[in-house]
Amino acid sequence: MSEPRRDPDALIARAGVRGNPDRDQHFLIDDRVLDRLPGYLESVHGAENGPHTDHLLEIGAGTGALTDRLLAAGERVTAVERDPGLASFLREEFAAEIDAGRLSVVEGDALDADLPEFSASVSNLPYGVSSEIAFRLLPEKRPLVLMFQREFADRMVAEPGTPEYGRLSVSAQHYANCEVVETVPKEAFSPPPAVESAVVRTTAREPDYEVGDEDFFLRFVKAIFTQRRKTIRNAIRNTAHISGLDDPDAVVAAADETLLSKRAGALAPTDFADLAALADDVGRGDG
Ligand SMILES: C[S@@+](CC[C@H](N)C(=O)[O-])C[C@H]1O[C@@H](n2cnc3c(N)ncnc32)[C@H](O)[C@@H]1O
Repeated sequence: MSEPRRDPDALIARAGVRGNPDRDQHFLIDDRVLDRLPGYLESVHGAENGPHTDHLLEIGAGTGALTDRLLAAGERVTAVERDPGLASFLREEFAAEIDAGRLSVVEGDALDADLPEFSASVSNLPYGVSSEIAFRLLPEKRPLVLMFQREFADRMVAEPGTPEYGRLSVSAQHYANCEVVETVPKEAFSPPPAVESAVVRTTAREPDYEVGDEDFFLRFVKAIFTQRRKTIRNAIRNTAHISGLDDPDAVVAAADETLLSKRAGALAPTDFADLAALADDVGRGDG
């Protein structure tokens, strides 16, 4: 039997805060959701790889309700929090865990703070910067369990041919397999956000293709999706100024005809990777 964890409402009361939506502060108060979150790390990783709980990273620790669950699930936790008042509360509330070397509180902006090497991240993200944070974490190729706005989560996991599928889906799925493991109602938070939320679990992909220059790949995907109603042939030609291609015609001449006649929404992430690698090869100058 695991020990009862800190009560989320009591943490909010002890911190003496209300949660400021203008600062992306929506604290999770539903114990069942809080208790489930670390568990999502376990089910995807067999004994061989372990549940990756040696060093858990939490972005946006707030009053520490999730931090508390991560400390129960993992060996060590690093909690990043931008709000100085909350960071100082976390240092007081978790003084024993900090003294024991099990918790580090990093006070700062997760977008530019130095992040430690971590074995996995479980975070209820600040929604205003969730995309930037996700794309800071995804290239680290560690398992992630991240709470997003539902609409963002749906786009992240979307499959080709669906209305939600787009640049976000291709870029995220380039790094990892992404799945929604739970949707979370507004009432699970205090104060409640305007929209529903969803938890996405990502599992780093074994690279089964080469993309060459990764920055170019991401720029190419962005460029093609600005013309999602055009065929790939036309989109490649029309967006060279965004993708940075010097010779889009050479790419069109060398690419597979079936891909060229499709539209962006129908291409799988691996198709984008193949096209970007080809474009990198034949469509860019020597620089
Ligand atoms: C949605 S709340 C989650 C709080 C807590 N983890 C929970 O589940 O109750 C997001 C937290 O991220 C913090 N935050 C907002 N922007 C941040 C940033 N750029 N870097 C780090 N923390 C940030 C907010 O102060 C807030 O505490």
